[in-house]
Amino acid sequence: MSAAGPLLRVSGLRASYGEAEVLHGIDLTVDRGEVVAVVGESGSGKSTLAHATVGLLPEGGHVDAGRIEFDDERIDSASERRLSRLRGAHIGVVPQDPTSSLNPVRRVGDQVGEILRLHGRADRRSAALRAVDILAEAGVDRPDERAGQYPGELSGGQRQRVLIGIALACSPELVIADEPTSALDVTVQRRILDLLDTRIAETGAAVLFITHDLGVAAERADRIVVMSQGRVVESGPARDILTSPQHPYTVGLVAAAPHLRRPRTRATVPSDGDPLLRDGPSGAVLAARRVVADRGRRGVVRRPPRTDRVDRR
Ligand SMILES: Nc1ncnc2c1ncn2[C@@H]1O[C@H](COP(=O)(O)OP(=O)(O)OP(=O)(O)O)[C@@H](O)[C@H]1O
Repeated sequence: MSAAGPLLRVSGLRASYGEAEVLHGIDLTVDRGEVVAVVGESGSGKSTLAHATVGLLPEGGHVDAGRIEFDDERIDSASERRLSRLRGAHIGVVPQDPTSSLNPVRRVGDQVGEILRLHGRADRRSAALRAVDILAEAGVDRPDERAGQYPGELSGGQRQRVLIGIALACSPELVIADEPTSALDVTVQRRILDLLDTRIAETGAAVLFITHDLGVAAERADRIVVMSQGRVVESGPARDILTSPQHPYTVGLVAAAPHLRRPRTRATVPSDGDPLLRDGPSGAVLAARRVVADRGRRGVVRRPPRTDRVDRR
């Protein structure tokens, strides 16, 4: 795989369900190591964008025009075989609903191990052992025991941890997370988002993060893409979107979240911290991000600068 250009480039994407067009020409990029949040109201087309990007539109959904390139490979015209190789190995998908996304009649450990075997990362015996490690990395409690259980024996939060483990099992370059906590209790949501942040920082993966919550986007993303009615109306660094929104729709979104308008400052600020991020993820998450940034400086994991200002419309 090559290293030129953005990791993901979506250009002029149009998609429909039946006759009804719901994406009217989307342009979007995600750089290597970058966290991009797509924000917008319900029905604006965020999930359709996420699903279309990886060839997972539900029945009746189809891409009508545009290009999708992943790591300089055109994937909108790729075969299903090629797409399923990419998904899992190079693009990890964290779905919205942890209940319907796991097979209820297969043990959790087998489902985690399967992805490793499917992508040639482990044989049957080592897959079982590695599955327990993956569950532990995803913060699943008592991972040894959980591996032998069925999804129905786990709480929603634990199931979502399993799915994050599966999405990241093969160290994908890109993770697509479609409202990964929307089906969970609010008390669990933050812990799951922190876990996702930490694992992503540890692996250096880029993320396309779908959320209707501007607060979540502000805390977690380097860049925010604002969608309304099937169009991108504005995009740019998270800080710029919050402090100087340009499009009336974004102005409305920011106004509806007044606590985001004036980032607080704290005495105990990490020297390279971003005030919006400082008030968001836990210290552990920020520490993990800094480790990745340091590794990047040493050339182990590259993380792009977070100061770009693009596509403001
Ligand atoms: N399977 C489907 N069949 C037909 N129409 C659909 C289907 N899924 C979504 N739509 C329609 O496509 C439009 C965009 O929906 P989409 O789910 O992509 O938006 P969204 O921004 O992700 O919303 P939400 O936050 O509620 O999930 C909506 O008008 C929706 O009703």
